[in-house]
Amino acid sequence: MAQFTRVSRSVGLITLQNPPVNALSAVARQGIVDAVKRALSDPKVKSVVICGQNGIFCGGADIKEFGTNITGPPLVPMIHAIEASNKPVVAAIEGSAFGGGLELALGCHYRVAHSKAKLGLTEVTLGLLPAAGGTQRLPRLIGVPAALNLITTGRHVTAAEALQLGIVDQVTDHNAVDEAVKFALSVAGKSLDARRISTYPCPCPSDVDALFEEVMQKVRQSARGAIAPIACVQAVRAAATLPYSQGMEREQELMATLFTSGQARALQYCFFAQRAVGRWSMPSGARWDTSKPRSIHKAAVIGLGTMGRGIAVALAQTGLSVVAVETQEKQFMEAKKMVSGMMERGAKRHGTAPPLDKITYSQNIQAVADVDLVIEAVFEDMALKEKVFQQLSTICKQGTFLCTNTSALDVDHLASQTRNPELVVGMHFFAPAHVMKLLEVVYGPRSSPQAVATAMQLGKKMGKVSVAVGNCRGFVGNRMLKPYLEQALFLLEEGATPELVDGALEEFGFALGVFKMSDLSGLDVGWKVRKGDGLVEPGLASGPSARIRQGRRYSPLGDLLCEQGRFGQKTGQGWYRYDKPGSRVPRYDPWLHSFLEEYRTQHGIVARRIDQQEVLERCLYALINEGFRILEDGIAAGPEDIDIIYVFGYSWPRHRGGPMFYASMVGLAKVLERLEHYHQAHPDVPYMQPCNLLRRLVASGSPPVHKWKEAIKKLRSQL
Ligand SMILES: CC(C)(COP(=O)(O)OP(=O)(O)OC[C@H]1O[C@@H](n2cnc3c(N)ncnc32)[C@H](O)[C@@H]1OP(=O)(O)O)[C@@H](O)C(=O)NCCC(=O)NCCSC(=O)CC(=O)CCCCCCCCCCCCC(=O)O
Ligand SMILES: NC(=O)C1=CN([C@@H]2O[C@H](COP(=O)(O)OP(=O)(O)OC[C@H]3O[C@@H](n4cnc5c(N)ncnc54)[C@H](O)[C@@H]3O)[C@@H](O)[C@H]2O)C=CC1
Repeated sequence: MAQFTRVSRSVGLITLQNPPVNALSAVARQGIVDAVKRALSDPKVKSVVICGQNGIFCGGADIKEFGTNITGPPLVPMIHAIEASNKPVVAAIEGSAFGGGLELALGCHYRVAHSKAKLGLTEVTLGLLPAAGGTQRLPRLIGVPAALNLITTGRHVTAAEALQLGIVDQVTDHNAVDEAVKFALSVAGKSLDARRISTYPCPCPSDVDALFEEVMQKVRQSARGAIAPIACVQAVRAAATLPYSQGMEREQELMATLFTSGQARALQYCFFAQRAVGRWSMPSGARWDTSKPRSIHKAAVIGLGTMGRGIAVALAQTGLSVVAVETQEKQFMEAKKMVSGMMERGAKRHGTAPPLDKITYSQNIQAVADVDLVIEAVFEDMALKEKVFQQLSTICKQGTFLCTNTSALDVDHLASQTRNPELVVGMHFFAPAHVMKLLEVVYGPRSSPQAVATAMQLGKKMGKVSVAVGNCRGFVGNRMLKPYLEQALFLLEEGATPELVDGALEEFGFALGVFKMSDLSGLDVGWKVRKGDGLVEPGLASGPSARIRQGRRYSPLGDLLCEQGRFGQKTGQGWYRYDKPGSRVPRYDPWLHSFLEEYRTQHGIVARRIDQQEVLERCLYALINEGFRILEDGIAAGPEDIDIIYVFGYSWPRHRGGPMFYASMVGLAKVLERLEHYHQAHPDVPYMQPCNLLRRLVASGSPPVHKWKEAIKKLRSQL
C-alpha cells in the first residue's frame, strides 16, 4: 500500500506502507503507481516526496513473492514513470533503502538521506541482480568501478559514504521526510533535464576491456562458484558499453536466468532461515516468544587461550564489562597484550575508540563473584571443566548464568556439577570468536528457558547468528563434521590425494578443502580428542585389523602425521608443507605422497582412481546423513538450524543453501540411493547406513525442505 497526502500546500507526499520493511509487494507497487498518477495529475502538487512509514524507506522487492506467480505492476515501468515525471520527485531515505528500494530511489530526481540510513543494491546476496534498472543507473551516477564494487558485493553503505559517492544529494541528522519536503519545495519548477539518471552517459575508463577482464577474474575467484556476481559484472559491462535501452534489455536477460536458478532459491532460503533460527524452540515446549531473557551487564571469561581472548573482545565490543581470568602467568601476560591489540585493530577498522577499559584482568577466579554470566573457555578436558564449574557455582552470586564454550563435551554433565543446573548452557563460539558469526547455544535437559533466551539474546547483541541446539557429543556442527573428516581420510587410504579431495570440495564452493582446513586448525586438536576416546594406538601396525578400532573402520593417518610432529600450519608441515611454521600457503609435499604410498603398501591397499564425484558424495552425503540423524534425535529443531550452522560456521557455500537444503536439491531419493551404495561397499562404516528419517521422508514422497519440520512431527507421532 502507499498513502498519498499533500503537505506544505504543494508537495505530494507518498508514503509506502507495507510493514515491517515496506517491501515492494504487488499491492505496494500498485499503491505507488496509483499515488504517483494522483500526484502528477493534481495541479496543486508542484513536487513529490516518496518515503516509507515507520522510519524505513524500503527493503526492496518482496522476496516472498519470488518463486510464485508474480502479479501487479512491474517495477521497471513504475520507476521509469517516476523518472519521466515533469514534477521533481525526491526520495526521503530513512532506515534502509535496499535492492529494489534503492532502485526506486535512483529513479527519483533527488535523494535526501538520514545520517543513520543504510543503502545498498543487495540483490546479489539473494542470487539476483538489481533488475529494476539498478545495474544501468548506478554506474551512470557514480562511475563503473564504484558501482561494480557495490553491485557485485551487495554491501551496505552509510549515508555519509553514499553522499561521498554521489548516490544521495543531501544527508541530514533531522527528520529526513521534513528535510525532503523542504528540498522538494526548493526544486519545484526547476528543469529536470539533468536529473534523469538513465539519460546520463556512463562515465567509463578508456580501457573498458582490461577493467572488466580484471574485475571478472577477481569476482570469479571470490564467488566460489556463485553465478550472480558474474551476471552483475556482465550487466554493468552492458551499462558501460551499450545505450541505456539496450543495457536494460541485457539486465532483464541476465535476471531471467538468475531468477529461476537453484542458487537464487538457495540464497533466498538462507535469508529466511537466518531469521527463522531466531524463533527457537526446545523439545520441552519452551520457545523464543514465551521465554524472557535477563539483561547481562557484566560477564566473565575463564581461560584466555585462542577462544577466551576472542570471546572477551566480542563481549567488550558489545559494551559489556568483562572480567577476564587466566591462571597461567605466561598466558595471562600474552593474552592481555593480544586482547588489547585485537580491540585496537577492530576500533581502527570501525573508526571508533577501543573499549580497553571494559576489560579487567585477573589470575584469580574469585574475581567473577559479581558477574551476571560466565563463559568458560579452559582446555577441552572434562576433569578440569568439572572443577571450574564446581568453583563457579560457589563463587558466583545467586542467579549467574554459567556457560561453557566446549566444542563437544556433555553440557548436562557440567550442569550436574553446579547447585543450579538450570542456569547452565553451552555457548559454543567458533574461532576466531570475535570474527566468526556463528554461535551454537546448547541446552541440556535441565537448562531453563530463561538461560537459553539469555544466551540467544546475548549472542544477538554480539552480532552473532545464534542457533539453539540440543546436547549431544559435538552438538550439531562438530557432530556432522566427524563423518565428513573421516571419509576424507578413507579416500586418501584408497588412493586419493589431499590435493584431489580439497580440489573437489573447493570447486563445490568451500573456502578451504578439508585437509587445508585441518592444517589451519591444527591436527593436534583432533589427535587429543581421539586419544581421549581411546582410539589412538601409536606405531604403524600392518594388516586390515590395524585400521579397525572399537569394531569399525578407522584411519590412523592423522595420528601418524601427529606422531611425526606434523600439526599443520603451526609446525610448517601437515597434509601440505609450508615455507615455515606459521606460513599460510599450502604447497605440494612429496614426503606426504611417498608416505601415503608406503602406508598403502604396508596395509595391502591397492590404490584406485577416485574421481571428484566420489569425493563429494562420500564426504557430503556422510555429513548430510548425520544431519538427518540430528533431526531424528531432535537435537536440531529443523533443517534451517543445521543449514545456518554450516553456512556461518563451516564455510558451506551459501549459494548451495546449507547441507540439508542441498540434499533436497539433489533429491532425497538420490542421496538415499548413494548412501545405500556406499554403505554396501563399506559395511564397516556404520554412519554410512542411511538414517531412518531419510528413508521415511523418501517413502513419504520427499517433501520440500520447508515441509520437513511438519513431516518429522508427523512421523514422530506415528512412532
Ligand atoms: C530491511 C532489513 C535491513 C531490515 O532488517 P531488520 O530490521 O533486522 O528486520 P529483519 O528481521 O531482517 O526483517 C523483518 C521481517 O521482514 C522480512 N523481510 C525483510 N526484507 C524483506 C523483503 N525484501 N521481502 C520480504 N520480506 C522481507 C524478514 O524476512 C522478516 O520476516 P521474518 O522472516 O518473518 O522474520 C532486512 O530485512 C534486509 O536486509 N532485508 C532484505 C533487503 C534486500 O536484500 N532487499 C532486496 C530484495 S530483492 C530486490 O529488491 C530485487 C529487485 O528489486 C529486482 C527487481 C525486479 C524483480 C522482478 C522480477 C523480474 C523477474 C524477471 C525474470 C522473469 C523470469 C521469466 O522470464 O519467467
Ligand atoms: N580452538 C578452537 O578452534 C575452538 C575451541 N573451542 C573450545 O574452547 C575451549 C578453549 O579452547 P582453546 O581456547 O582453543 O584452548 P587454549 O588451549 O588455547 O586455551 C585454554 C586456556 O585456558 C587456560 N586455563 C586452563 N585452566 C584454567 C583455569 N582453571 N582457570 C583459568 N584459565 C585456565 C589455559 O592456561 C589456556 O590459556 C575448549 O573447550 C575448546 O574445545 C571451541 C570452539 C573452537
